[in-house]
Amino acid sequence: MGDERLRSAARPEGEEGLQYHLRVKRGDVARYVLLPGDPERTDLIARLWDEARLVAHHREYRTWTGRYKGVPISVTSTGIGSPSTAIAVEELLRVGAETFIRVGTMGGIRDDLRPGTLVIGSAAVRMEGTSGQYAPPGFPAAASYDVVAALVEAAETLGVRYKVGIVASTDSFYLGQGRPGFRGYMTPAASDVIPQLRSAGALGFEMEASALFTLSQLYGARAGCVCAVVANRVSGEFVVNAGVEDAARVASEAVAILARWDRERERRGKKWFYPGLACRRT
Ligand SMILES: O=P(O)(O)O[C@H]1O[C@H](CO)[C@@H](O)[C@H]1O
Ligand SMILES: O=c1cc[nH]c(=O)[nH]1
Repeated sequence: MGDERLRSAARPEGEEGLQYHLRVKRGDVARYVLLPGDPERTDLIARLWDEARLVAHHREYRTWTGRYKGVPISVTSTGIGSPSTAIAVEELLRVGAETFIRVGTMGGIRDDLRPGTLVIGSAAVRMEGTSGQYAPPGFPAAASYDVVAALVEAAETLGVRYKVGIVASTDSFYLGQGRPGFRGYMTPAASDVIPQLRSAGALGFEMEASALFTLSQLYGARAGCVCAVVANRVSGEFVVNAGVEDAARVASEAVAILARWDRERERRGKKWFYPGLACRRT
């Protein structure tokens, strides 16, 4: 994109609709897009597919597009946090993405969430500021039920340990998730956040799902997330990358399952997925 003059400040796109941050244009990405936070994880994910090509890499946004089990699929890293995730979702939607699955890591706050377990998010607590710049306070950051179902089916098919439930998306990794800051700096709110969310039954913390779910609901896109529990805030364990490859496999498999359901739904002229649609082969 170099130092070119863009069409307008309100809609910063380059030639052929090249998106300002992601540097992708129509034709570069598939309808189904996986969204890890870590750019390096896009390479791990792309290696699981039948074919993949690196499409773009600018700032924290690294994008591969390929095919998995015959289904066109893409992966774009979002970077850490909801602000950069919202930019990724906005720009991916503009170039034809329709379904998003976050492939993340998270910190569990329940005794039974050992490192390596996967969490499939059904909804997210909006503890970040980005979604508040899009929707009113009570608006639900809810995953799409068919994406959740496809992730559960994928986890069962792959025989991995998983739980389904609510994740809490924070703006800060330290204080926001009840960790002491530099020199042990703490606040009453930070001391209270883990007990409060444990009482509410949330499964743990990460930093992007609620922005992804809020924007997807607003824009009529579909979204889900599968996060590898790398830390347990009750036991104090932290196992770097525990379950990340499982999460990547489950998300890729879920796209193949969802694509199959989508084809069957379209064949029958149905707008909404229902379990029976996936069973009978009439
Ligand atoms: O591993 P990723 O996908 O980045 O997800 C988690 O890891 C980061 C914090 O370590 C945050 O982005 C959090 O959401
Ligand atoms: O504890 C954790 C681990 C990964 N990501 C988070 O946001 N928190």
